[in-house]
Amino acid sequence: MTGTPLPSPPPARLHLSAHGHTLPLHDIATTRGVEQHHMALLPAHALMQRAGLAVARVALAVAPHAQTIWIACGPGNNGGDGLQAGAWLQAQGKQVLATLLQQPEALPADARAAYADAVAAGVSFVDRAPPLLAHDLCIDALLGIGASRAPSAAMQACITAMQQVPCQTLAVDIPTGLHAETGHWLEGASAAQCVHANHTVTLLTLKPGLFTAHGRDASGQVWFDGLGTTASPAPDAASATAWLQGADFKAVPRLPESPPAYASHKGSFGDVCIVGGAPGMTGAAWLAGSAALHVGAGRVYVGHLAADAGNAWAELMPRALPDVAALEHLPLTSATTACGCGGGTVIADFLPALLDQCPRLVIDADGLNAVAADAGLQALLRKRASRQQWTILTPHPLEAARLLGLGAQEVQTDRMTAAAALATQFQCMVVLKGSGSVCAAPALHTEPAPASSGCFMALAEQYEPEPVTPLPTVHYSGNARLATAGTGDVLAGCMAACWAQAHQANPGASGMETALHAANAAVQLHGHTANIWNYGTTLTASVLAALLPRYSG
Ligand SMILES: NC(=O)C1=CN([C@@H]2O[C@H](COP(=O)(O)OP(=O)(O)OC[C@H]3O[C@@H](n4cnc5c(N)ncnc54)[C@H](O)[C@@H]3O)[C@@H](O)[C@H]2O)[C@@H](O)CC1
Ligand SMILES: Nc1ncnc2c1ncn2[C@@H]1O[C@H](COP(=O)(O)OP(=O)(O)O)[C@@H](O)[C@H]1O
Ligand SMILES: [K+]
Repeated sequence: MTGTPLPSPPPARLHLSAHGHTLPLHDIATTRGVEQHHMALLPAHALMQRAGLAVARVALAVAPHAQTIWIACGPGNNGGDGLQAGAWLQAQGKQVLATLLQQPEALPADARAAYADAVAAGVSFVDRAPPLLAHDLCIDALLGIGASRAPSAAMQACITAMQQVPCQTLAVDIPTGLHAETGHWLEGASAAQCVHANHTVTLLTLKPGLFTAHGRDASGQVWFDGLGTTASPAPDAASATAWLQGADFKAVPRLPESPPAYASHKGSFGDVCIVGGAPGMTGAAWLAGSAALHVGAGRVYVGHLAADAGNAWAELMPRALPDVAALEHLPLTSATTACGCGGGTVIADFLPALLDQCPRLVIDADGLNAVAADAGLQALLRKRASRQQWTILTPHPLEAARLLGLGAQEVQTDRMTAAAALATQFQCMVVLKGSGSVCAAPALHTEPAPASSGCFMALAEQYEPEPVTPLPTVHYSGNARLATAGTGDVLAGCMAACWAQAHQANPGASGMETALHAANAAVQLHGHTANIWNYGTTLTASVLAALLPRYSG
């Protein structure tokens, strides 16, 4: 094979930072199904040959000047992908050195064939990482979706070596040590037992774990290769287990392609009320109000719980809330409300009225803590959906943990499950914040057919559709520039403003679907603003609020 040019045409590839659309994510079981289906359609070993080729192509793209390439190969088919890539790369004139953590005869059949290809191509086998230079490359083919436990000692030695090499690391399918579905470390493992790759080329499907929790840090730049599989079942929307909302916010929500109608007035863009800002935390309410203003809400009222809250923005309408009765000074029954930003413990007194009156309510921060601590508030919250009142909860992991009665670490261990559990428990939209924010919805009940006569009523009852739970969305936008105080308050205000405008534009739309749209749109606007911020300076929450683009959806 030495010197053989790589075959063309290339399989479909995707470099995710350049891609902004909503993409399907697939769990391990679905990925296995896709793999089995295509293996059955292709000649023996063909799928792994394609996988090896895909890895080799990305290796050549990201490290074109590498002379030595070290490939750490595990005992399964992930190792086989690495061996097959090694065969291709050796054929391109690279010096490929592989460490294989399995007796060749004990490898699975495809990987055994890949080993034979690697030997035939002239790949050398070594016990440990060779000396590497900065422009060389290291490939992590230790574990893929078959990872089932913390890495063994021999594997750990390779992982540690990969953490110390002076060159880039390319992970095959998923960085070893990361769980493909949750983005958390493998059970019983820690950051020290995970490869931190510069690039990951993921095969057949995009895995959710690459994009949330530790996934973004461990995976680096993600590349996708579908291995030329087009026949059904393609790794498509129908078999997706979650969505990845891409980084480019032109995808969702829509950019304001045309200016508002000339005859618009401030009532055309929805009213937002903020309720929060207890003593010592007044800034939180102003930040939420400022965000709502900048995202384009028509009128923004800030109900502040502190006696002397000042006024950060002339455009915001302050209303002092010395007691619950003062809520009558806010248009709660028509506006969209965000509550809890800097709410302190006093927000608990206001929540029964807010839960009762607000048709659209975002509950954030201390509002969530109050609900977590009070079974009565939880009961009121749960009732809202049945009364056609809609709620979005915006917990960070600790707030989510309090609501679920878990530890924050348990929430982070499986963020998608935690978000979905909260959505079901409280019949709310849930945005679990943090790296790779997760938006989860409860089951959506479609309207039953109108029942006119006895006969039709019987049919309608018989065929009433099953409630459908939308797939969770993992957000690709956003980064650690958001890890500063107050950015969560900004998100809450932004979300209320998106929701107010979405409702104003289409008041007849299903309440939960509008909530779902608003939650995703707000996370996208917020994350996008952080993505385009200059790394050199701190993105404060006030600046973030003022930079948020206008919503148009
Ligand atoms: N068969 C094929 O043709 C294809 C395979 N693919 C690759 O195959 C991978 C899945 O292969 P496998 O199912 O063999 O799984 P893996 O190769 O991910 O790992 C399974 C093997 O690792 C061992 N193992 C698991 N956890 C371990 C630990 N902590 N320490 C040491 N050993 C551990 C298991 O006992 C088993 O031998 C995918 O991630 C992908 O890279 C894909 O490229 C598609 C094509
Ligand atoms: N490392 C990160 N990557 C992506 N987003 C982040 C990161 N850190 C924080 N964020 C985002 O910033 C916001 C912080 O919210 P929160 O924790 O409630 O902060 P605060 O209470 O100070 O306002 C959330 O939207 C969260 O998703
Ligand atoms: K790997």
